[in-house]
Amino acid sequence: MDLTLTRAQVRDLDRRAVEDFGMPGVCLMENAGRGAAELFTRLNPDRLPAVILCGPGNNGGDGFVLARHLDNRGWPVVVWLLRPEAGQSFGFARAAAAVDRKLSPDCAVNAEVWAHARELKTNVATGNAWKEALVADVNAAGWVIDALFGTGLTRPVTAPFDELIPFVNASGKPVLAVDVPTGLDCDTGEPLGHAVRATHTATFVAPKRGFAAAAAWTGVVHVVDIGAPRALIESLRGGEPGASAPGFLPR
Ligand SMILES: NC(=O)C1=CN([C@@H]2O[C@H](COP(=O)(O)OP(=O)(O)OC[C@H]3O[C@@H](n4cnc5c(N)ncnc54)[C@H](O)[C@@H]3O)[C@@H](O)[C@H]2O)[C@H](O)CC1
Ligand SMILES: [K+]
Repeated sequence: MDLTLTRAQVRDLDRRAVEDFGMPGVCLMENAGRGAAELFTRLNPDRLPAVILCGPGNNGGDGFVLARHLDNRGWPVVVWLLRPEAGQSFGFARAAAAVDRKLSPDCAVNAEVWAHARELKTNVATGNAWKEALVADVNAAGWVIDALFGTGLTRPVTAPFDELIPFVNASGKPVLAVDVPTGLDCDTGEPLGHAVRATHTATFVAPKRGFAAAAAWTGVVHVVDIGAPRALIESLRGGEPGASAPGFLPR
């Protein structure tokens, strides 16, 4: 049977990649974002402009890597960092002024690289002016890339995502979801609250357990290899290292 992954297995894979195999999370993130960028260049050969919406966790970090690789290849991108209006802080600070302590460490690394290289638009500023700017960017775009939340989401999104997601869904733009459409419970395939309706989903390592029941949210699912050691992935499957593993190879 082809491999599918639960939220717990993804967490385990992340942890063991670092602790047991010595592979830093930021390397997995680089492969994830680069792989998703390669997919996107095939989905959008006409180079229509894309708005990339990045959240504060590692899903957002993938979005910043993706943005960098698209930009390097000449694809036009506009990048937004959206942070919760209240609540969670990851307690980690980076040097760039545009990036603050409310980001996961690996997201902060890649947000900082992007902020040094190109414009980073955010909702950090007070007031609602950013909303108008974001709406204009999405309306002018050919695609939206959803890197807001992935497998880490376990509760309904709060502001500003509860407003942003219905807007993206109503925009009529094709959407590429990074790993998981934001707002979808990756284990059950049910929306946790508001959820992005994607046209395509670039999912990492293997489809998530809930995807079988969630085609209306995921659109076409593409599996992207993130370079995690084969022995590690095989151990999630419960098989022997070296056995064939069609579920995680890139298509
Ligand atoms: N092994 C892999 O497959 C890899 C996956 N990568 C990517 O990492 C995400 C998972 O990242 P994580 O940091 O665990 O979680 P999320 O980014 O999905 O969510 C962040 C975190 O934030 C909470 N939260 C903050 N604000 C809100 C809010 N307003 N409403 C609701 N929730 C909020 C949320 O609950 C989460 O805890 C995975 O999907 C992949 O994209 C790695 O990049 C590579 C390895
Ligand atoms: K996402």
